[in-house]
Amino acid sequence: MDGEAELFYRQLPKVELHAHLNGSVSVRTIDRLIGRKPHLNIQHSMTAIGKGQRRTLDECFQVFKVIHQLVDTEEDILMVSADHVIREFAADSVKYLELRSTPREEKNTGLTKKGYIETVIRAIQLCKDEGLDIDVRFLVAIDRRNGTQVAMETVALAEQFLLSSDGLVVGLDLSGDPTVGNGKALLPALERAKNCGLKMSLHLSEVQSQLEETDLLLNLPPNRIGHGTFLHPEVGGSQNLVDKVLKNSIPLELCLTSNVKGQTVPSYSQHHFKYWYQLGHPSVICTDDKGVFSTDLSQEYQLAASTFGLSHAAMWKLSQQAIDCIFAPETVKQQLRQKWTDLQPQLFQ
Ligand SMILES: CNc1ncnc2c1ncn2[C@@H]1O[C@H](COP(=O)(O)O)[C@@H](O)[C@H]1O
Ligand SMILES: [Zn+2]
Repeated sequence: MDGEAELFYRQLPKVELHAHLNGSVSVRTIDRLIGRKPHLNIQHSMTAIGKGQRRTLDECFQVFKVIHQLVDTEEDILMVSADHVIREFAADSVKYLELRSTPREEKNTGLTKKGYIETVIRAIQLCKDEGLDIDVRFLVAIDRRNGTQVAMETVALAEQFLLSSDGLVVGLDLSGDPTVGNGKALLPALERAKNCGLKMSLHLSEVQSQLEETDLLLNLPPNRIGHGTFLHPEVGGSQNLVDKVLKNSIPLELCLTSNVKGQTVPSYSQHHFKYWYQLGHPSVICTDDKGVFSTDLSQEYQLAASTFGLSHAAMWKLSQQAIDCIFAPETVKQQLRQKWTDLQPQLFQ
């Protein structure tokens, strides 16, 4: 869509549950970063996929490498998170945000994984202290490419912060190039995460032919699924997988533009949102990487509505039901439900 969403969607209070920090860096922020590091010789065309453009998933992962070069100090992470990403989501009427990011170590700048997580937490705390109208939580991400050992270390770190971050770290994400690495090898780490009370959102069936891995990971079961593009039989998944998702009522995080621009879904109208929505299954519209895919959550809501012919009232319900799927505790859900109730008359006057 690459434009401005209509006022209704911009004002609609929203919940964002699937946003990778470094994929959410907007053009404006990239400008700032390029200004700080001109020697890297990075152009905008290398960090975002514009209107009508598509890339292979593999090319999308090259983009993250470029952004990682631009964001490689604690100062960068703080600026990107506090001054830009969180603020942009808040300006888009996102009232609750779960940010996820892969802790990175950078030998050149002295960045450590622990320092990485601490910095994101500091950014969230800064926005909170400022009174920004958005509740932000953090999911520590495991990059599936890095294998068993790193996954285990990441879980240990996440566990530490689950206990010490004043409720800001709520869980774990499993992401990274889905065509690389093996989910089975990560099971012990994920089981440990589950046992220590970390909530889990797993990128699952993002590409075709991962039936065995998906089946194994669904047995955990995860608390939410990212994408789940190839779960259902019509696209090479299976009824068995669908039944597992339905039986455990595992919400799906669905990212329309990301899937179309990354070419795992051929067109908006063929997006699996339709399949799950028609089943009445909890489906949450998300952005994935609003910077890389040049979108925002308002546009994604509007896109879903226009593609599938859904009314404002239906979209309101969808945004409200997303509250049920958040990882923060019940008290937070109640506060959010109250916020939605308070805002409703304004939107439907
Ligand atoms: C497009 N679909 C996707 N599928 C799988 N993983 C993805 C992704 N989009 C982003 N990431 C994951 O998020 C990282 C960037 O943010 P952070 O550095 O962690 O903040 C990527 O390197 C990848 O591991
Ligand atoms: Zn993702």
